[in-house]
Amino acid sequence: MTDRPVIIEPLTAEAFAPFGQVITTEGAHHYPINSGMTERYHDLARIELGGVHPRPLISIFHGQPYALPLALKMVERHPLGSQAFYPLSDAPWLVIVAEDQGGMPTRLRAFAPAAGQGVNIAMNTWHGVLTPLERESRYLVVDRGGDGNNLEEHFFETPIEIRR
Ligand SMILES: NC(=O)N[C@@H](O)C(=O)O
Ligand code: NI
Repeated sequence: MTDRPVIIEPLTAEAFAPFGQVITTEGAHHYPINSGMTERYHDLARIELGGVHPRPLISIFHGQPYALPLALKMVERHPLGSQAFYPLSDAPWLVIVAEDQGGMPTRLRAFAPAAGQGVNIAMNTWHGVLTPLERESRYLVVDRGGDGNNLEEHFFETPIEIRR
């Protein structure tokens, strides 16, 4: 794990592809429904539900803001399912993820979603917890419920700086 600061980068589908999907209407397959009164942006991310008696959960996270530069103390992952976050406001936030090598987080990436972007973090992908910036904000979260432990945490020996 590096001790160099992690520089925040824009969120793009390509850059995020190793970690999951970007949830956005941009470039999405869409079609009119309800006699043309509604446009459906269809099937935007791959929800993964593993383990025993899995079921999808819909929750709302009301997050407190973090200051930058951020001293990241830990990352976590959900071995039994994906976890999607879609913002319910236009507050800035960060999506922090890490590559994995032999079950340990390695290279960290910090993404700044643009307005209208959410993420679906793929099953068993290391990530920082929800990280709003500047002000409290709410996010619709779709993740996995069911039997078994769906949370694995990794604490760094020394915090890792994340900054613009
Ligand atoms: N633990 C929990 O529900 N939230 C975290 O998984 C997170 O990614 O914020
Ligand atoms: Ni999580």
